[in-house]
Amino acid sequence: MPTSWSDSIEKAPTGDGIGATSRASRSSYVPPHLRNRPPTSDPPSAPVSYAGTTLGNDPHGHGGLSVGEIHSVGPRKDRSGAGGSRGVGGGSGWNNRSGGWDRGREREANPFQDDADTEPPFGEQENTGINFDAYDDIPVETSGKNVPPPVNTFAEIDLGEALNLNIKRCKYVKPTPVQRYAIPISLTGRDLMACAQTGSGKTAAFCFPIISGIMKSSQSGPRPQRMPRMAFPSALILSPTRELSMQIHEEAKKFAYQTGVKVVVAYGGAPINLQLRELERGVDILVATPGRLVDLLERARVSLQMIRYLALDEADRMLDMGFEPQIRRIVQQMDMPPPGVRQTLLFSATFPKEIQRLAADFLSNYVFLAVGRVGSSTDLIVQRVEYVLETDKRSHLMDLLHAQIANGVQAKQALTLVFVETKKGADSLEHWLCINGFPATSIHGDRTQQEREYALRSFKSGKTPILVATDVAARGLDIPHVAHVVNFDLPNDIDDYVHRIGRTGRAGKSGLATAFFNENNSSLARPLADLMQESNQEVPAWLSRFAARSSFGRSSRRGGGSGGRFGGRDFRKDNSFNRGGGMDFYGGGNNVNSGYNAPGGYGGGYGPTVTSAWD
Ligand SMILES: Nc1ncnc2c1ncn2[C@@H]1O[C@H](COP(=O)(O)OP(=O)(O)OP(=O)(O)O)[C@@H](O)[C@H]1O
Repeated sequence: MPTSWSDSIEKAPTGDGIGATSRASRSSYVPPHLRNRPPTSDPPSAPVSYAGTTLGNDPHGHGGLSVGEIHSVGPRKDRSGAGGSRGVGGGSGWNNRSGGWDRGREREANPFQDDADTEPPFGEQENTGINFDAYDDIPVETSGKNVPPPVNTFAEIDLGEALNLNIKRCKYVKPTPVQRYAIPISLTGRDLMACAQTGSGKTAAFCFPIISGIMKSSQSGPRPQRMPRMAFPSALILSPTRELSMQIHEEAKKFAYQTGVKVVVAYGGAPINLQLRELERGVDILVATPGRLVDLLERARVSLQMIRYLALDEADRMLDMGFEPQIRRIVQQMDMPPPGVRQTLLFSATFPKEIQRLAADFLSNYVFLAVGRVGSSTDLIVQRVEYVLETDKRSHLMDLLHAQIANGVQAKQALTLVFVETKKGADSLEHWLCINGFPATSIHGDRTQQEREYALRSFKSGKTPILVATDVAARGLDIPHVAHVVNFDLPNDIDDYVHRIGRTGRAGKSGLATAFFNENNSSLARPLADLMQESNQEVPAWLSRFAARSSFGRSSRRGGGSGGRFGGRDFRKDNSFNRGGGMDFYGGGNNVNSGYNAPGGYGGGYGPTVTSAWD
C-alpha cells in the first residue's frame, strides 16, 4: 500500500552540516611543525629541514628514512606513550596548538563560513538533534591483541586543541560508538579493520586520528629538494567514487581547519592540472580515487614514500574484484612504506569474509572492530519490500511519489533517491519522471563530472528532489534530508542493498527504504529476508516463501550454518581461514559488549559485485 510511507519519516532535519568551501591559493608548502611560528623574514619557499632527519630520494625505498626512523617518529612511537595518554587539551608534543598552515601567509579558507575564529553559533549546523540513544545498546565487538579501551567523550581523547575546537564547531557533542572505539585504537598506532553501520560517523573516526597524528608529529614531510614538483603526502585516504572523495575532502578540511594540516583531493573527470597545482602547494592528507592517483603516480607527481597513514573508506569495495588490482598497485607496488611501518585503517559498513582475508595482506597486528553486526542495516531505517512486476514499476513509483505529495511532505525536507541497475535505465527513468511532472535528475558513470556534480547539488538543494542513480551513489554519500530510498531495481548483492538504503536514516535519524521485488530478484530473497529480520523489520510472507525456495539455489552468504543469524565476525576466528603453520594469525583477545552474542558469521562465499552501473 503505497500511500502512507511518509508517516514513518521523522520530521526532517534542517541543515546539512557541511559548509561550502572556497579554496585559498598558496604559494608554497610549509610543513605543519613550522606553520604556527610567527612570521619570519625567511622566504616562504625556503628549504625546510627536519629536526635531525635526512630525507633521501630513493623512489623505491622509503625516502631515506629507515624503517626504524619512521617508526620512531610516527604515531607508533606513541603506542605506550602520548597516543595513549588521555586528558583535555592533550599532553605534550603538540606542534600546532594555534593557527593553521596559512599563518603568516595566505589566509586559510574558513570551511565553516563563520569568519569569527571564536566558537560560532553555527546556525546552519544540525548535529545537536542527533538521537544518540539510537546507538546506545548497539553491540560492539573488538578482537586482536591488547585492544585499547574505548572512551565516552571527546574530552578523554588527546586530539589537540585545534581539532577539538573544530569538533565543537561541527557540533559533535559526543563520539558515536564507532568513534568511541576506533579513535583510541588508532591513536595508539594500531592498524584497524572497522565495520560500522551506514551513517554512524566513520569518516570522523578515521580522519581525527590522522589529523591529530600529523599535528602531533614534527616529522611531516617537506618534499626532497631534488623533486620540487613532487608531492609527498603523509596520509592517503582512498575511496571508490569521485563524489565520495570530494565529500571526505570537505569533511577533512573542516576537521583540519587551523590545525596546520593541509588536505588535497584528486579524482577523475576533473582537470588534472588544477589538482597538480594544488598538490604543488603542499599536501599532508591526500584524498583520492584510485584511478586518478595511479595517473599522478605514473606522472611522478606524487610519491607515497612518506605515507604514515593509509585509510581505505568503503574498504570492502576497494578490495573487491573491480578495484583490487589498482589498490595492490598503489599500496604494494609503488613506494609506500609496508604494513607495520605505515598505519592502515580500513572502514566499511560491510566486510565479507573473503574480503577480510584479502585485506589482511595490507595490515599488521590489527584490531578488528564491529559496531553492530557486520553488514547489517540500521534499525533506524524502515524497510519495505513490495512485489512489483517489471512492467508495473514506473506506475508503482508514481503512486509512491503522489502519496508523498498527498501527505504534504515538503520537497526540500524529503528527498527521494531512486536506485536503478543501469546507466541507460537511469536516463530513461529520469526523462519519464520529468515528463510526468516530477522534478528529477540523475547521476551515473556516463554523465560528465560536471553533470554529476550539478545533479548532486540540485538534489541536495531540493531543486530536483528526486535523484535517479546507479550504484555510483550507493556508498558513503551523506546527503541530509534523504527521507526515502527506492530500490526500483534491486541489486544482486545484499551488501549493495545495505549501502544503498544507508543513504537514509543517518546519524540517528530515521528513514524509509522501499524495494520493488519480483522473480528477477529471487537470488536476493533469502539474504534480504535475513537482513530484514535481523533489523527487526516486518518480512512479508511472500518474501519468506521466495527465500525458502531460493535457499536451494544460491546460498545466502550471511546465514551459513548459524540458523540465519549473522554477525560481526573477525574472519581470523574462523578456522577455515586460519593459515596455520604456527602463525598466531588471530592471536588476540576478544571483547564483546552489550550482549553481543550472535553465533556464526558469514557462511557462504563472496560473490563478486556486479559492477555494470559502477563508474
Ligand atoms: N560525533 C558526532 N556527532 C554528531 N554527528 C556526527 C558525529 N560523527 C559524525 N556525525 C555526522 O553523522 C553523519 C554521518 O557520518 P558519516 O558520513 O561519517 O557516516 P559513515 O559511517 O561514514 O556512513 P557510510 O557507511 O554511509 O559511509 C555526518 O553528517 C556526520 O557529520
